[in-house]
Amino acid sequence: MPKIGVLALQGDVREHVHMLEEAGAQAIAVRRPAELDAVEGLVIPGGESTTIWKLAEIFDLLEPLRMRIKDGMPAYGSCAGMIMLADRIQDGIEGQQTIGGIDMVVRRNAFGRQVDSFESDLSFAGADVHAVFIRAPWVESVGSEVEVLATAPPGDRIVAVRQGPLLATSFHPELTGDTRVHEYFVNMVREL
Ligand SMILES: NC(=O)CC[C@H](N)C(=O)O
Repeated sequence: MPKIGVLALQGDVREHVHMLEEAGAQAIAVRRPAELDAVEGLVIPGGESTTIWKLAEIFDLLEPLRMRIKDGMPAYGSCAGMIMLADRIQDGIEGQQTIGGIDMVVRRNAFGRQVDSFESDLSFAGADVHAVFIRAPWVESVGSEVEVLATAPPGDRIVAVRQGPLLATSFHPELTGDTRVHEYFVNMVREL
């Protein structure tokens, strides 16, 4: 059973732990570098990317996270987690840093304010899924190594991408009871 961490600094950690277990993984909350060392893959949950970034610095996790990603650890970022995996961001707060890894530009809060949160049916890597967006980012542009896995209205915005062992979605599959996105990620970890 693959051992997969959920970065547990802030955000909907418990929901991801539950979905990973449903998808056939052993799930572990990661708050310290030693816990990060012990996992084969990592989920970065939704929440608030500015807070996750600041807490990652305070907990001395930002550099270890960058090193693991550079070494090829599979990671899946949802919403704020997508922002954390982006090499470049737009509409971040001053000085906001990411872990990086995916060659893309992600625009924070792109779909609008909290009241503009919405749900949409879309196709994710060939599967029909119901996607929940909460103050979600979208992907403005991707590099040539990045595969687009899903787009959403308005305007067919890019909302799911994969670059090698890294996966990111603007939406929150952990809130739907549909485990297929987590299964997709668990399979990515198994393949490595
Ligand atoms: N649901 C979410 O993760 C929202 C992301 C949040 N708007 C951010 O910038 O981090």
